[in-house]
Amino acid sequence: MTAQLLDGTATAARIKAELTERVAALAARSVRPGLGTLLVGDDPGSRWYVAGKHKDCAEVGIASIREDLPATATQDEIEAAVRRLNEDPECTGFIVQLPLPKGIDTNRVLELVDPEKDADGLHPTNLGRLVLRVNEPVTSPLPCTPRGIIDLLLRHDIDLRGADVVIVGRGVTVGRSIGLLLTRREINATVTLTHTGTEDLAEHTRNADVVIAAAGVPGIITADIIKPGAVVIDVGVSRSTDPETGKSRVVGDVDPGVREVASWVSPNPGGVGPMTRAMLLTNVVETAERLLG
Ligand SMILES: Nc1nc2c(c(=O)[nH]1)N[C@@H](CN(C=O)c1ccc(C(=O)N[C@@H](CCC(=O)O)C(=O)O)cc1)CN2
Repeated sequence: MTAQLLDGTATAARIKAELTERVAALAARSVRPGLGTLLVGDDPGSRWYVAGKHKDCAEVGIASIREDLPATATQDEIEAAVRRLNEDPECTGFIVQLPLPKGIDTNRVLELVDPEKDADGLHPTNLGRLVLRVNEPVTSPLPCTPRGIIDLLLRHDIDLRGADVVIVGRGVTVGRSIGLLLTRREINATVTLTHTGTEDLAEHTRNADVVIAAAGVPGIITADIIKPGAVVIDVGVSRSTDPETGKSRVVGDVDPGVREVASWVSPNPGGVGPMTRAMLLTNVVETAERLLG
């Protein structure tokens, strides 16, 4: 068996086309969504991600607001920038690019974000709403990577109802938060969250219909621990140098051999990353739509 690919780049392009129409409909009612970014420091990766977010905004017609601070910015200066974005009427949603420099209390910064403007969907209030509202529709921003993974699966007609899903990695942006979405009543998956304290990872993954790998350990998911026909999502982002070109490249958690046993695999790059970006835009557009009631 050779797995089919869950093409995040093509799916994200379709979502952006849909969002362009929604942004035009908002413009007709005199509302323009605006994404704010707060970038602290000069890490090349973070600069590149933020530049990508603004490029995406320009593509769909969302306004861009930037707060760029030097790596020497203090906790107070960063918190003041969050307050400016909270108060800026042009900014309908914003993100704080992570990670923040060492010595900064990240949780204190994130908790200052107005939950109604939380474009990443990771504010404690918004995660709390997901915990509390299992049966009712959730109208607050959802975490982008989990939402992107589920959208990628549903848009490829992969039925998650009743599926046994094993998540590898307990980080907040993916591992801990995706279970909150997968166990909602309209999806009804059964979720197992594994982590570095799990004694026998293979025992869990071998029985899973869907494996979501977000451990950040290159190649941790190998073909011998995957059930034939399973769906495998690769969220891991590690970097290595390509021996041929000498350039830095992304290496995922999923070993290439998995494609010989799985039914569907998300490539990495080109799978979950572009979907995360598309869901950020979706959160910003939805927040602006909510402003209209
Ligand atoms: N506030 C946030 N900070 C960070 C997040 C986040 O969601 N919110 N996630 C990551 C970085 N990130 C977005 O900020 C991000 C990472 C990767 C991609 C992506 O599309 N990657 C490409 C590959 C790119 C490459 O080759 O280097 C892909 O998967 O195809 C998008 C967004 C940490 N910080």
